Amino acid sequence: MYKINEIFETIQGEASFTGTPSIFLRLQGCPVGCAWCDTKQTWEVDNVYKVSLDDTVEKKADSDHWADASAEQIFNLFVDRAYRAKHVVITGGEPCMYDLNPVCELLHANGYSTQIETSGTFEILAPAQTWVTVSPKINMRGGYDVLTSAMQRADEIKHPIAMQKHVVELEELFAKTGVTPKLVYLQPISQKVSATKLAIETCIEKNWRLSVQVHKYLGIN
Ligand SMILES: C[S@@+](CC[C@H](N)C(=O)[O-])C[C@H]1O[C@@H](n2cnc3c(N)ncnc32)[C@H](O)[C@@H]1O
Ligand SMILES: Nc1nc2[nH]cc(C(=O)O)c2c(=O)[nH]1
Ligand code: SF4
Ligand SMILES: [Mg+2]
Repeated sequence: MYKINEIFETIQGEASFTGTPSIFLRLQGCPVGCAWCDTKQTWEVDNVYKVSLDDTVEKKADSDHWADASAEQIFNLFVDRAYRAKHVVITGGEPCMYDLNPVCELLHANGYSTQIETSGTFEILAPAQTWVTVSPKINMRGGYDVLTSAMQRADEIKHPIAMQKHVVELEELFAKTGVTPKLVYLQPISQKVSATKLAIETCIEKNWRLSVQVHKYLGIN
């Protein structure tokens, strides 16, 4: 069973798949504790907030309510709701706290592509075709071994930054793991003007890419 915080259809607002019609599957639970996290409502799994699956899809506002669902229930919900997007983004919370093989395999068998958004602090349990976006949480919870294998598995790296030290940290991580990622995105933290300026300048200098959270500029989910 997966613990679901919300399910909604929108466009992917971050990194390579920006602009792609997507179904978002947001899973409940994350022990990492990033100070600037924009989904703090997903951190705790409190049984008091357990609701039915229908009550947790397409929320009007962020909340820490969640529902249990199997891979089959998730897929059936996509069909029942007549979602048209064929790309599924599994985020959270930290989705890699769960074995994502069953849900991804079922979705692939039914013509969907899948993508995971992960902090790299848990082992990635997902099929080879799944696109993996690693947003490495450096010096946070999770072992260094796990982070290294996540970096190796990553199809893209997406790093939230606000200060020069965040850039230094990322380059140190590349050196330590010996991984030179194919695609590196810098994502300004919380749309701050100074963070955006730093990200633009650094991307030009290093030939990396900029990921602004398009959905936030548009005021959509
Ligand atoms: C909310 S996290 C959920 C998935 C996973 N726990 C992770 O950290 O990758 C999704 C993405 O949003 C990024 N993010 C979270 N809060 C942010 C903020 N305030 N500004 C910019 N990016 C943020 C994360 O680094 C990650 O790339
Ligand atoms: N539109 C949209 N794109 C996103 N890309 C990553 C998101 C996330 O919260 O993980 C996100 C999100 O919440 N909405
Ligand atoms: S790892 Fe992801 S969900 Fe967890 S606190 Fe950090 S940004 Fe938020
Ligand atoms: Mg988000």
